[in-house]
Amino acid sequence: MTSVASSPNPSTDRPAAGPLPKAELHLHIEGTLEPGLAFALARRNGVELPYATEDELRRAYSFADLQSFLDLYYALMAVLRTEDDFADLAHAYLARAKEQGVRHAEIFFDPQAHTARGVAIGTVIDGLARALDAAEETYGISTRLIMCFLRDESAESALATFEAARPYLHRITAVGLDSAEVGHPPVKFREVFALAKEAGLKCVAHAGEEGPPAYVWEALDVLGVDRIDHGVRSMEDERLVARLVADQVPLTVCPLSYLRLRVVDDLADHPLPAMLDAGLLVTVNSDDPAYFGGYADDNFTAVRDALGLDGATLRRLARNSFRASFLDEPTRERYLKEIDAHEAAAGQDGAHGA
Ligand code: HPA
Ligand SMILES: [Zn+2]
Repeated sequence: MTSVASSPNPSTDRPAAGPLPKAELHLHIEGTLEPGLAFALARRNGVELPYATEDELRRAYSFADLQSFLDLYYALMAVLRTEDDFADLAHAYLARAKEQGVRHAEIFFDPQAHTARGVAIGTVIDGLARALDAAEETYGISTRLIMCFLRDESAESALATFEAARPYLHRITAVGLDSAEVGHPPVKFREVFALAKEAGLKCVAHAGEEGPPAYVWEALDVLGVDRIDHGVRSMEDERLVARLVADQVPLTVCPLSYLRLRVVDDLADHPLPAMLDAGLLVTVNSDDPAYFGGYADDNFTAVRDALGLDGATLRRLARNSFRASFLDEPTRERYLKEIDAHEAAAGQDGAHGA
């Protein structure tokens, strides 16, 4: 991928602009485990995978719904055992993210999915932090960590996880809520989110992915979240849309995830344009890119092609990503200026990607 002003664009004789600078705000680090790395880590750790080859594993990436994806997502985590494994996983993601124009990444991890297998929470956080500490210098990407609680586990388990993470809270910017949504409303986690707030952390939650708009209301009013992850089903509730617009609550939408989890059969049916028209602060993200067929810029390209979004709309989505981030104001402004520079370098509406 070219960088700004690095090589001429034959169609315009202007410098090629490369992918739009963007922030990735909805990215599960465990969902970046590519088959090649899964097999390499399995060999390194003596873990037997129930697939003979990378191709055979890739063929298993055909999902009917969220649960069928989660089953494979948790099973493959068996290869993640040591601090080095978590560092290698994060390095692999950051290298790909750089190629996709990601300038800032707020990264989810699922500690309970590892502690349940006997991997200490410190192993997970120290491994990830080692890669993230090098991210700015090695990849030019600023990062934050978001610790998610698995909502299909108990409230007590979330509380125990938060207490186990206390020595590492200086590494963590926010807490989140993920995994199987339906039947596990946000209110179940009222207590642990209150503790996180007391400790000065930001709060986000998956809501309105498969669950109803009522879960989005609860995430806002009971948990007091700063962002909603997915939130697409909010569109079923006019009053909720009005609230999200009035408060400019960011929604981290993941188009390829929606397609691969069969919420829509065709990306052309994705409600992203209606969400933008409604005035929602929408961002585009990759969720679990190794499983859903694309990283950050792949998602931008997919919605551009399927929904006919023009360059101005893509830049609006990229600007939203920085506005919705937990960055400090000067850094946010610096990144927003990079989008202005990208627009000037692209020099034409619709120029996007390499
Ligand atoms: O898309 C998701 N939804 C809920 N939980 C998850 N955990 C990883 N990815 C997801
Ligand atoms: Zn997610």
